[in-house]
Amino acid sequence: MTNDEYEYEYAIRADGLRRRYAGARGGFEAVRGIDLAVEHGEIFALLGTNGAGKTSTVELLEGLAEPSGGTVRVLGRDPYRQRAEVRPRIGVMLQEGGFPSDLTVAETVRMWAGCTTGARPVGEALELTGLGGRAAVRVKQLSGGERRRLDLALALLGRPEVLFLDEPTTGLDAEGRRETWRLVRRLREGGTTVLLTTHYLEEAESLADRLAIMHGGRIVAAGTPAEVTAARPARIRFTLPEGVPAGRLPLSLRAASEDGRRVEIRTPDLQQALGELLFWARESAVRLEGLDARSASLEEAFLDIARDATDPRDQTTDTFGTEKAGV
Ligand SMILES: Nc1ncnc2c1ncn2[C@@H]1O[C@H](COP(=O)(O)OP(=O)(O)OP(=O)(O)O)[C@@H](O)[C@H]1O
Repeated sequence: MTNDEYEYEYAIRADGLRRRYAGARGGFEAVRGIDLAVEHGEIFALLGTNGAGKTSTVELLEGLAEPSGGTVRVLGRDPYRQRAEVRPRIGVMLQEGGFPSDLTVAETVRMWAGCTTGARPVGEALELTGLGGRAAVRVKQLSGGERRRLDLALALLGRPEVLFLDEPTTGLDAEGRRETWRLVRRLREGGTTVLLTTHYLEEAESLADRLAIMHGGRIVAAGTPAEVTAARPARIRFTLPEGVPAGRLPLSLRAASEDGRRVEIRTPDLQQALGELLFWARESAVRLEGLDARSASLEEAFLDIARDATDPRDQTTDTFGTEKAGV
């Protein structure tokens, strides 16, 4: 098996990827050694705190910028150096698509179709993105959400094998967001690989087969949504009756935090801890008010990461990236 064949096993593959922006004192390294392997036909979400380096990474994967270190392969090719081969096979939806706003929606799509090999019919692209009824409207008159959908229509015009979506649902209302999710799932069913960045954890949880959370230019957690949350402790909350101090709880359940009578227990084994708690409560004839037990959500996992996070600009910008993010 040659290197290219090996890398073509994955739709997208990055190894030790780095991106440094030029500037004073050696510039700023926004991407600090990222490894990614996205399978064909998978929806992969890149999450992160603001300034984590998502867009900087996606631009490298799209071939819009040259890495300062490491390698990228998209469909087995280098998207920067072999751009002519890769570009016709990928679709790119940037955070802000810039196109002439005096044209109508249909004219805009037609213009792009003219520069795209094997483009979908204009009507099909508009129907797919729910813009069928807006074909004759000038782009400048579209709402922010409709512009996002137009960006998406342009990105999928060439029936891409790999689709890059940078915050595809920012500015959409709840229904618009769900429509976009349905469309992305349909594209996956048709075999398209989708890599998206998002600020909406619900979006990643509901859409992504796998995801990676970035912070400070590194991937600090990765896996299926279930795997990423499984590594986080579950939480039990309740209020003890007056006159029952938290110190009376069994040793294994001593509260992680306690605020008067309100108690929060964090545990890696929710079933066991909850069983012990309920057994103790029955034996001690204690009523647990407002009892609430839940597994960690992706949102909690993310917030934990953000909480532990320090400002990446405060960290050393060493090229070797030896410092560890706090996760
Ligand atoms: N052209 C540039 N020159 C210098 N620094 C840059 C440049 N573009 C981005 N950065 C810095 O690189 C870091 C990562 O930015 P990037 O836009 O990739 O993050 P992001 O995760 O996409 O953020 P957001 O969620 O806010 O869009 C930030 O600290 C940003 O200020």
